[in-house]
Amino acid sequence: MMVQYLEIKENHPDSLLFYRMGDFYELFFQDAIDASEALDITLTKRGHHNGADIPMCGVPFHAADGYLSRLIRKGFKVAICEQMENPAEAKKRGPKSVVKRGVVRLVTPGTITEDELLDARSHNYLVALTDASGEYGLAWLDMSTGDFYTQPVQANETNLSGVLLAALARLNPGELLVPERLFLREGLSDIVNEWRSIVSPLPSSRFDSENARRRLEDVFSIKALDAFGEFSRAEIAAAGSLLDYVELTQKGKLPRLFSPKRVRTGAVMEIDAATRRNLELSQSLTGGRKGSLLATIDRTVTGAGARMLGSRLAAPLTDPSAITSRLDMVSWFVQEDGRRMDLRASLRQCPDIERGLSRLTVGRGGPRDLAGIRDALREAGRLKSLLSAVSSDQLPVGVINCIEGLGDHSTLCGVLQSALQDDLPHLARDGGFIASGYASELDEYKQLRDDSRKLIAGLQADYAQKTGVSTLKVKHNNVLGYFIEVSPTNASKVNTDADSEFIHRQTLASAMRFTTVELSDLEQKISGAAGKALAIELGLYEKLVLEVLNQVEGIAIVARTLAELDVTSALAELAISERWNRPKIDDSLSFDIVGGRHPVVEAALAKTSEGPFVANNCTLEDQQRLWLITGPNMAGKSTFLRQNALIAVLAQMGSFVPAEEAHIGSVDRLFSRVGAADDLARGRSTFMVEMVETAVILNQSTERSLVILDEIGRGTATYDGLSIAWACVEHLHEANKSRALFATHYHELTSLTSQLSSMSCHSMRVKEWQGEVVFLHEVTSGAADRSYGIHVAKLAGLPHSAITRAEQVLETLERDGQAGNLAHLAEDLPLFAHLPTTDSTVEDSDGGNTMVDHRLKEVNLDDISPRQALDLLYELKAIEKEETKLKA
Ligand SMILES: Nc1ncnc2c1ncn2[C@@H]1O[C@H](COP(=O)(O)OP(=O)(O)OP(=O)(O)O)[C@@H](O)[C@H]1O
Repeated sequence: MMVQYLEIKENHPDSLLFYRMGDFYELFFQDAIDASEALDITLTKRGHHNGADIPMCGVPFHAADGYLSRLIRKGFKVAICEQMENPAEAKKRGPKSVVKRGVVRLVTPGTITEDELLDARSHNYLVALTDASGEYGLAWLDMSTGDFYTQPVQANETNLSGVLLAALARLNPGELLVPERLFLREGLSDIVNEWRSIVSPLPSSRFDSENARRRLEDVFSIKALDAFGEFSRAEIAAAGSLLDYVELTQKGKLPRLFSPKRVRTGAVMEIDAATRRNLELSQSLTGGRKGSLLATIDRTVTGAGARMLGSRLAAPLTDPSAITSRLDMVSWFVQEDGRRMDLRASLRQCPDIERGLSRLTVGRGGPRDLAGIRDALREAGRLKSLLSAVSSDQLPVGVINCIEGLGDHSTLCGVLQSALQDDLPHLARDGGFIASGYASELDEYKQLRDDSRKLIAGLQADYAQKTGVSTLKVKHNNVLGYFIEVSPTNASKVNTDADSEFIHRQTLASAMRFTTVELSDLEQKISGAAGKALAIELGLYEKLVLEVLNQVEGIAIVARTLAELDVTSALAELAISERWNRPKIDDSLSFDIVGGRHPVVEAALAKTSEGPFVANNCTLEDQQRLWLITGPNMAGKSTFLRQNALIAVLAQMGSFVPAEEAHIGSVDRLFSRVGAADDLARGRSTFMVEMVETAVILNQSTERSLVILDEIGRGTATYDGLSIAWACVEHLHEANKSRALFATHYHELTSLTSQLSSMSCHSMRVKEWQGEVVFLHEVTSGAADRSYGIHVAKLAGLPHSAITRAEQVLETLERDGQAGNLAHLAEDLPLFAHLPTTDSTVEDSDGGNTMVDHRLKEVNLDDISPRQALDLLYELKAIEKEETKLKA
């Protein structure tokens, strides 16, 4: 057996080999060590190899999915090796023959189809990247849904890595295939590093574009690939490598795939990886979906709808007519309250058939997948009547297309409806899924089986009476089949003389077991009938699957149409519940937002008592293409910047937007430089990350782009930062000419308005009231006079002494001007000069001048709540600690 194992393992060196032995998958050698660690299961040993123990661990076959999903999530690939015959067949070849085994499938992160291993609400893309004739190309497919796309990569030496990283960030691959030769290419090291955990390097021969072309033509049964549009050699090579890899992992079985569609360069709004991350489009900065824009806007009711919404948000369109057509659909559903509600109620009944269909095509489906298709086709029929009831001249084109996409599958639906029972097993091999009345022969066998079971149940009473043992039971197990059981004390009452019908079978400490000829006859009848019934059921199952697969293209289009109806009606639902409005998108260079809001911050505020979100306008055109925004910390600058970027993304994905009005000239690329984080993994400091991101913007943004820049230059010395920020504003204004929002604390920049004709200054309003600063979160024209940074520091809980000191330093700086006197500042204001001397601080003899006393004197105990009193106590304790430190 070990010889067989080692032979198979040699062909799958990169995968853990799940070697089937009876009811277990067993792993040996290093595989066992790795898997036991990853799964936290016991590592044991079995036999010897070259004089050493062989490490071993195992997982039960029926629970393998759970273990598989954990291994895949941890980045392993698994080769599933099954027994290809039963032990009896092997024995026929000789007593020592080993059962034939073979790998039936490779489970890799990008090629899984099981619901248990996949996230229902997001796509799992297998992506290939390669080059040919000096150009790069990408292709990707979702094996579980059949989506298949390619994209040319238009980049030069300098921006290649950025362009590829942006595309990959959009796709968020489950697995990335690259030829070995690219793996080592210098310009691509960023990509390899970023996606290392999911990259599968493959021999370069698997990316041959001519072979790939033939494979594609073959698989899609077309004479020439041109039938699907124009593709570059690199795209063809990438697409072909995907087919090749899927066949390799599925051992020759290819799932149903849509024909490859090309995503034209410029067809989608380009959003680089940093911007995507910073704007928290699909993931929050902490990593999860919660708190992201996607989670906030998702009102879909099906998995397929959620996946389509995610894809649309990741890739907003640029073509105004395509966007308008999506918006027309949303508008229609906004108006049609009743139909929208009916539609969504119906969609809620629709199972995820995209994935079920894919499982059926690769032979991993089951009766529940057939039932899923039955239910979805039934709902599709209902939806079709619902939508067709409206005269077509009142319907937007998108909805008319959907009606067509829903097709007519009533015959197949009827067949599945009459064939399948209500309560279904997971696997066909368990039987029991064909409804009574569907196949008369099957019904007869089932009747026979059930009658015999009833007879057996009757026998128990019979035998109890004959033996006088009222506790006698007829039971069943897999080893003995049916048997009669009595307790040892009653055993003597069961007559086993030669002429008696009872035959002894087994003696246990707790029971004696017997059988009778009658009982074995009945058992044989039952198992014979059950076996025949199962064979018939399996035959019918195959037929039903074939019927489904004969219409696979049409059903796949139904699935996609249902997803589209879900996304569109969900966006309409969102627009109504959140009071969003339809944006106007065209080819102009406008960016005019009236009453814009940040959807995620607004949703978060709604859950607190911190008052409503304050809406703000933003007009980036003509004399004010670039807005310079100053204002205090915490006043809402970052929120304002982000909300405008999000409104552009939402509008171009075809959604209504959180604004009263929005007119946007289609944005080709969205750039942002917000937030700050070290990228220590790549050896970049915070400031370096900031500069790399800024460089991308100044090098690549155009007048069609939208740029948001938050506090450029804050990560370095004041004057360096100011100079960089200054130069960036000028460059954006003069060279890039992009529509831009630039938030800064360098109030000096406001003086640029006199030079830059298309720049205008704006600030966040605050009100000072009884010595406190109130943030109004309102954007108003004109520059801010102060930053109120110290006020925010106080809110954040900096010690009193530090706050007082900061106020003194600020006053001096403001009074004397920053430039000349910095060097003298330390001398003029010695460290902690404002504090009382050590002696008087702690041991004031006239009893009452310590800081604790000062603070206590300020407080009127009758004015504060118990909670405030507790806070005060903590504060006093902290002051006291600080004083003790000073004294020391
Ligand atoms: N328009 C608004 N309406 C209501 N609350 C808002 C609004 N904008 C921002 N806020 C609240 O103010 C907080 C601070 O906002 P934000 O981070 O945008 O300020 P900022 O000016 O960028 O601050 P800093 O300069 O310190 O980075 C937000 O977390 C939010 O709770």
